[in-house]
Amino acid sequence: MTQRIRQCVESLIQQSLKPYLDIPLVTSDVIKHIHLIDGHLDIAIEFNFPANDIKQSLEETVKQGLAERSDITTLNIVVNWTVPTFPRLTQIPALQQVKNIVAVASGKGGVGKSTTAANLALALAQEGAQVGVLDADIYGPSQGMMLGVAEDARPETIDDKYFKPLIAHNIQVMSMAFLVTDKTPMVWRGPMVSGALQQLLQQTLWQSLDYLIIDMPPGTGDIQLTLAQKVPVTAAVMVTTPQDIALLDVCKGIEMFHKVKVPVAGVVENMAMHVCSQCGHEEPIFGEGGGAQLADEYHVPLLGSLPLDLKIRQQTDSGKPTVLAEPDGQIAERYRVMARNMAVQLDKITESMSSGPTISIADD
Ligand SMILES: Nc1ncnc2c1ncn2[C@@H]1O[C@H](COP(=O)(O)OP(=O)(O)OP(=O)(O)O)[C@@H](O)[C@H]1O
Repeated sequence: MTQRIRQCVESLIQQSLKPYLDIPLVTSDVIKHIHLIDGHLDIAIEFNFPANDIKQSLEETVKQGLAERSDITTLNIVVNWTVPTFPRLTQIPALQQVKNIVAVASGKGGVGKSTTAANLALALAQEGAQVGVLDADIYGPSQGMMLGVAEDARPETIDDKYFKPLIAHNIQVMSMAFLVTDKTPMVWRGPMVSGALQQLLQQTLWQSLDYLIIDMPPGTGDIQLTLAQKVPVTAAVMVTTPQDIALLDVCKGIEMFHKVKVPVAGVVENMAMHVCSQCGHEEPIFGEGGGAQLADEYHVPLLGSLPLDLKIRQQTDSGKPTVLAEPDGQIAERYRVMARNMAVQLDKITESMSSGPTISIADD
């Protein structure tokens, strides 16, 4: 009997997850226990990604789905989530207060990497995770501005050695831009960049982070390679626009991360479709399907596809990214689905890393 109820709960979970997630989950893995004793059904479900939104709707869906069953008189369902520290292939020591580091990178500049990183961080935080952002884009640090940090805000120093990250919209933020002023411009050279960023990463007092999102400098040169080699990154997310040239550059990015044993969690296609603010007409002005094709070629999922929309620019550039400015809108939902896809994918890629090759011997 419990077996039949279990199957029913599994399909209710599938049904409930559909609007929230594109990447399929093995539902049997998330059911921690399911017991039916004397008509009382006890169910415990646990996700390994932040799932506050899912939690509420899933509890409702399961309760409604089982309401008609005569063999269940009372039902207790608990849906929880905890983000674990996912394994890495590299031997770089982990940061004590940071469970997982996700590098948001792009093959070339101006594709919307920082916008994606800011909305990704906010979407994860909205789902309940503890999130930090490190702006490593030293050539055009924009996270402070995008996350609405006051221009003159400076991190507090502790013992002349550590920085307390600034807090913006419930996110811990650190950027080289907080430490220099317009009057002290810096001429960055490769070794300086990676040295300074490593220091910034290690000397910031991050507090119990589930995810630290690093907004990487654009491109795939020596600086990016050194960063990827020296920072304990769990996975990378590649942001691209659908033009051929941007896609070509993103291939180089994926290959770079492969070279330094950092798995790529997926690709985000930005400015995929232009939606006319006057008539709503949709036009793929930078081409169509490029992100999906690329994801297919490199066997990485397409985590999300965002439109080219004036509102995204206006909201993000004024310090209140779309996920915050219009949380109930379609675009914010796209960002949240992208964030959940990424979070689920961290488990999938690290699982496939640890499984290794298997040998099977067939019977004749
Ligand atoms: N989907 C979008 N629709 C409209 N405008 C966007 C979109 N994504 C990003 N933008 C805007 O495009 C500009 C560049 O975006 P962003 O700074 O995120 O790009 P980037 O790839 O990080 O650039 P850089 O190479 O300078 O680091 C910003 O003004 C941003 O608001």
